Amino acid sequence: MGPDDDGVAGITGDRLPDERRIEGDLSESTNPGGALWALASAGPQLRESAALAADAGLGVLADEGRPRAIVVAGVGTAARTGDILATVAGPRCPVPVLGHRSAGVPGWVGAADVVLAVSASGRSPEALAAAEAAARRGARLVAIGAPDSELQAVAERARAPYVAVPRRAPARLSLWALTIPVLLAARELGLVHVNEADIAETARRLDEDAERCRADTDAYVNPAKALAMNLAGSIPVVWGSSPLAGVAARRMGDMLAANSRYPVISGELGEVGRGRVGLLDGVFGSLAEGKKDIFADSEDDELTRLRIVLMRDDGLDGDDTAPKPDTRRADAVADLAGRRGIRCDVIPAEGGCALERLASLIAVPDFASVYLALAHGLDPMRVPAVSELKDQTVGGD
Ligand SMILES: O=P(O)(O)OC[C@H]1O[C@@H](O)[C@@H](O)[C@@H](O)[C@@H]1O
Repeated sequence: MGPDDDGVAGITGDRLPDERRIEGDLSESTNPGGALWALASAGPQLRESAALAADAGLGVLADEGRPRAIVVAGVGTAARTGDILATVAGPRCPVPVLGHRSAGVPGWVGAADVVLAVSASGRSPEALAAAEAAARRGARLVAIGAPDSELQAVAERARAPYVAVPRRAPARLSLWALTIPVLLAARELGLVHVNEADIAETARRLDEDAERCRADTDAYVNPAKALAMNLAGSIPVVWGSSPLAGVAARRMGDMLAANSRYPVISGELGEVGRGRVGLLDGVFGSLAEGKKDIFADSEDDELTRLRIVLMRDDGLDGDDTAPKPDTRRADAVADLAGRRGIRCDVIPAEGGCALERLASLIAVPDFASVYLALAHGLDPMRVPAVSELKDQTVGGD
């Protein structure tokens, strides 16, 4: 059951998933340790990053008071930190929080604004150009990325605070290390309520989830292995029932695409409920499921089917800072899927603050994306298409 080593463009792996590859001793799998180890360090990453941010002099941000807007500039995982900031700041945030995913900054950015330039490697052209543009326009700047990088040099030239986040793994496995400085910069500006207890509880939850998702536990007790095998061979459709759950859903899409190489549809239920829910009635939905009966021939078994993952956030009891999520929509979608024979995994948000609730939706799917890669004999740490694209555009990682 070794991975097919006759792959195209140096890619190895099997089209069909094999659960045995993620059972018990993983030593036969492709590079099992790296990605699982990086994910298991999410809690320590978060604590370390909070300590680094505390020493980075972010306090200067507060000197000039509340900004007109806050722009989070970066791409890929770095850009997700902006989505996280927007959802943790919530709908009552007094200033706009904008993610900016292309080079430079929007034309209106000026001295009244704050720019957070984020890049795990400290060398993405988008984040570098954003930091340079912010400094040129006199905006307050904070940069977050690898130590001794080009981004650090830009920040130093601009005399802007720099949070040097150690680079021990690919960007997508460093989400928490990149996110915490973004949140703490926004806290200095009075835009988010994230206190030390919230950070400690979130880190503790990430530790506990890492323990539940350990490589040496079997699928019946390991929620990530179980989720990976539920998704195996399907087209995952990941829908979040609130803005916060929508961020987690899109993160799951990132991880399934890069680690497991699965096409994913992801988004927030309030939006997708208006049109994309039609997928349930389509070729990969009820039309595929309708074929499934006891007399089904092997051709029907081969049909690719949707698999719904519902990230369910019913909101925090007693929280009057955000509208209560519409739980009826989540119930209705689960019911619609059930009536069409489309299987659905539900992941509930847990925890007492937005950050912890987000972590509770992200941790297990992150691990599942790695187990799904391993079940196909794919190396989740090595994504040739990503590195080749970088080679052909920015000259390497
Ligand atoms: O965070 P930096 O290093 O700027 O990378 C930004 C993004 O680049 C892409 O090419 C991928 O590698 C992503 O996983 C990554 O998040």
